[in-house]
Amino acid sequence: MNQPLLDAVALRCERGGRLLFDDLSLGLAAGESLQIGGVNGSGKTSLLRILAGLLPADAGEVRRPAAAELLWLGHAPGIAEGLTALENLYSLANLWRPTTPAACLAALAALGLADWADEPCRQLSAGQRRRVALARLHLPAPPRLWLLDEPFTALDAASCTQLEERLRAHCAAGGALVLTSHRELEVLPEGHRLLWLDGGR
Ligand SMILES: Nc1ncnc2c1ncn2[C@@H]1O[C@H](COP(=O)(O)OP(=O)(O)OP(=O)(O)O)[C@@H](O)[C@H]1O
Repeated sequence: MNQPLLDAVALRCERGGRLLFDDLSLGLAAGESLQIGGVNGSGKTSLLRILAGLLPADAGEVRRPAAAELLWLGHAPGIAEGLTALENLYSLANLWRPTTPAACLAALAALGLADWADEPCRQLSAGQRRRVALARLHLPAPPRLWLLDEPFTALDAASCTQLEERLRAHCAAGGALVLTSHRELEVLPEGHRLLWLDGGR
């Protein structure tokens, strides 16, 4: 049996007096991916934050095996404007594992950002900042479980395709991921599932 990396049982979430979801259970094993869809305000980000342990559920439980390190990518790219692209990636990457500047530079180069590595991020476009944040996905030995909130935001078509390919490769290598997105993925990882949030139903 595939190793479970995430197990959520009977989750309930109310925000601002509205029920977003109730009795929601899901599991994710190595190699699997789950896309959370739904209209604006349906609770996609809330669910992802609960799965990441960043927001308490009103009921239910989220279990992650201790060995399953987590990579969180929020809706905003979380980039410090005063730091360079390389400094940003280096500090983000070292949150979960000691990483070298050379590895960070190679990850930036993989996303076409080599020439921007030493530029302060305030001088980068929205899409370039997003790519700096996404460069974490291209570092060696990343965490096995990825939780990604609208990772395609601000990306051009080629960057979207590259990200889809990276997601598929991660799952093929035994990782797992949950992402929120309005996008219909073209390069589906094997075992990809869609969860549609629909007003607490
Ligand atoms: N900090 C908060 N306090 C109270 N209510 C909140 C808070 N954050 C979000 N909400 C409410 O929770 C609901 C779900 O928000 P959430 O961000 O999870 O939706 P979403 O599906 O990710 O939306 P979008 O597609 O617009 O990103 C919304 O009605 C929103 O107003």
